[in-house]
Amino acid sequence: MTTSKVRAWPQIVLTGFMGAGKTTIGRALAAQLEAPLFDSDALIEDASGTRIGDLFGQLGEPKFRDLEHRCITAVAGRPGTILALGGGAIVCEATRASLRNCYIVYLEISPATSLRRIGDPSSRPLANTGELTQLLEAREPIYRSVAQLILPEQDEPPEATLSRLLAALPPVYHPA
Ligand SMILES: Nc1ncnc2c1ncn2[C@@H]1O[C@H](COP(=O)(O)OP(=O)(O)OP(=O)(O)O)[C@@H](O)[C@H]1O
Ligand SMILES: O=C(O)C1=C[C@@H](O)[C@@H](O)[C@H](O)C1
Ligand SMILES: [Mg+2]
Repeated sequence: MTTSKVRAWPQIVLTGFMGAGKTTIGRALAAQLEAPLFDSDALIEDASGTRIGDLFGQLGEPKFRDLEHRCITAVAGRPGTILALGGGAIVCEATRASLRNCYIVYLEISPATSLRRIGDPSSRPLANTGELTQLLEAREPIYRSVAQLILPEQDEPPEATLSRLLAALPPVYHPA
């Protein structure tokens, strides 16, 4: 007889600034927990048929946030899954409300590391403004206020960050 895995744990949501590693760590975590991954930027690109870098400019931020909210709400709260957010998704109050039953992890990152990791800023429109530090300072209290778990930045490869995250997750996320 085969037994199917019961996926009762609350959805893990990764939030944090651009380049914090939400997508990278989300993929690795999904592989480790053998769980489906949603990435809100990818969902938006699929829904619109347009790259984020172009879409942001075409729509402007308010309309982009509306679309982002709809894409996130469609998958928010699904037990046993992982959701990597876009860096600014959490600034939208309605999006925060959609995530109220999730386990939210804030991946911290400094402005300097963010800039270094982003590399080509054309894919992240807001990285072009030259006001990265102010933007991060403005968002920091929001990231912090929604998070059940805050993972401080360390100079390490993604595999090491994944290990720290796995060790810090509550027992419900640990395989029996
Ligand atoms: N410890 C680490 N954790 C995560 N990513 C790391 C780490 N060290 C280096 N990186 C690199 O930093 C980059 C993180 O980019 P990633 O797209 O995952 O960020 P993001 O948080 O999803 O950004 P965005 O908000 O734009 O979606 C990747 O190129 C990854 O290889
Ligand atoms: O920090 C932000 O506001 C953004 C981050 C990216 O993930 C994308 O969602 C988009 O470039 C906006
Ligand atoms: Mg990402």
